[in-house]
Amino acid sequence: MFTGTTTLAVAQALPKDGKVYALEIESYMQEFAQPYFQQAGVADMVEVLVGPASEGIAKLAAQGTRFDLAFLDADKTGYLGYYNQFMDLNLIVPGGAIIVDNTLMKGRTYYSGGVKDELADAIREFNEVVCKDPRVDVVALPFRDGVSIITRRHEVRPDVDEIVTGAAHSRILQRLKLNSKVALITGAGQGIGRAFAHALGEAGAAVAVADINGEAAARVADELAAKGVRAVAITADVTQAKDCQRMVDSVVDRLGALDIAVNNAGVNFNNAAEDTPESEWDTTFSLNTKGLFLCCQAEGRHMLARGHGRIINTASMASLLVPHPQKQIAYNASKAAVVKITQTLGAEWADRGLTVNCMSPGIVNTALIQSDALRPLAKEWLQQIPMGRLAEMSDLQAAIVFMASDASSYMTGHNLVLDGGHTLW
Ligand SMILES: C[S@@+](CC[C@H](N)C(=O)[O-])C[C@H]1O[C@@H](n2cnc3c(N)ncnc32)[C@H](O)[C@@H]1O
Repeated sequence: MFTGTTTLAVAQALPKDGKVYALEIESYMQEFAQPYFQQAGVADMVEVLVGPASEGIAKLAAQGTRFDLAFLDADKTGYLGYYNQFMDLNLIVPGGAIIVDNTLMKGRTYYSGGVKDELADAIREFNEVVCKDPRVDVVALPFRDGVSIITRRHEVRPDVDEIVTGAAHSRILQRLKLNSKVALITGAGQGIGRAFAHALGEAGAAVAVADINGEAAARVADELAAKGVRAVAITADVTQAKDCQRMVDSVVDRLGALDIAVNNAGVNFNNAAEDTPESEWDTTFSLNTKGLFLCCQAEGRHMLARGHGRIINTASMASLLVPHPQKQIAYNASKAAVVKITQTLGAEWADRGLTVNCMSPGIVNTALIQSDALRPLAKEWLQQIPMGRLAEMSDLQAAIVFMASDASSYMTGHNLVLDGGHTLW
C-alpha cells in the first residue's frame, strides 16, 4: 500500500460496492493513508491488512475471497511467491488480471553489466515463470521500469458451458455495456429522448443527439460531454427523407459508424375523432409514422451494409389500448402503425444482423402532459394504473440500454411495454 496512492486510484475507479484490500508491512503507513481515503470518500471500500503480504494473501484465501485484479508492488524478491499464491490458490477469477510494477527494472532484467543484481535476478526469474505459465497471458509495457499485465485465461473444460463462462466469455453486465458503439436518438432535445441519450451514453456509447430544435440538441450534447460522454448535436427534421439521410451520414461522418438508432421524435394532439382536422392527422402521421419509417430506412441501409445494428422505435401504450378520457385518434393510430413497422422491419432484417424493436411507455411524467388540457386528467390516469403512479423518465432508461445491447440479441419485432400495469386493466 505504502502512501495509498494506488489503493486510492483503484478504489475510485470501482463501483460503489467494490472492495480493495491493501497489504502493507509497516503499520504507520495505515495511519498515514487513512485520512486520504476518508477525504476521497473511499474509506469504506478499503481494508488494510498490516503484516507481511504473504500472510495477508493467505488470510484472504482462507476467507474464500477472489479478485478481479491484484496489483503487486511490494518487495520485488517476493513477487514470485505472491504470484504463486494468487494462481495456485485460485484467487484470480478467469479473465481477471495481476498487474505487476517494475518488471523490466529499466533494462536490468536484460543486462546488469556483469554486476550481481539480486533484485533484477528475482524479477527475471519471475518474468520467465510467468511467460511459461499456460494459465496466463502476459504483456510487459516498456515504460519507466516496466509494468506487466498478466491476465488469467479462461479454462477450456468440456463440462463448462457458456452459462458458466458467460456467452462468448462475456458476463451479463458486460453484455449490457455499449462501449465503442455509436447511438443516434431523434427527438433527444428533451423529455424521453434526452433520458435515452443519457442512458445510452452512461452505458458507454458515443451519442448523436438529434432534434428539430438545434439549440435543445446542443444543450443535451453539452450535458453528455460534461459527464464524459462523446456526444454531437444534429439538427434534423425527420419528416423529410433528405434530412433523415443527412442525419445518418452526419453521424457516420462525425462518430465513425451507426450501431444503435432510437427513433423517438413524435407529436401528440388531443381532439375528438369527429373534430380532428385533416391537417392534424397529416402532421401526426408525417412525423410519428412516415418520419419514423424514413429514419429506419436511412439507418437500416447503413446497418445492413455493415451486417449489424439495433433499431428501437418509441411506440406507446396507445398502440395497445385506447387511452382515456383524452381523445387522440391520430396519435393512437400512428403509434399502432409504429408497432407494425417495427414488426415488419424486424422480420425483414432478422437474418441480416439487425434487430428492430419498439418500446411502449405508459403515461410518462414529461413536459408533454403538463398542457392545460392534459394536466387535470392526471387524477383519473392514476386510478387506471395498477402501480398508482405515472412512469418517470428514469423508469425507461435500463430498458433502452437492454434493447440497444448485445444482451437482447434474440429479440426482434417486439413491443416492450413499460406502463406500470396500465394495459392490464
Ligand atoms: C513501492 S511501495 C508501494 C507503492 C504503492 N503502490 C503506492 O501507490 O504508494 C512498496 C511498499 O511495500 C511494502 N512492503 C515491503 N515488503 C513487504 C511485505 N513483505 N509485505 C507487505 N508489504 C511490504 C513497503 O513497506 C512499501 O510501503
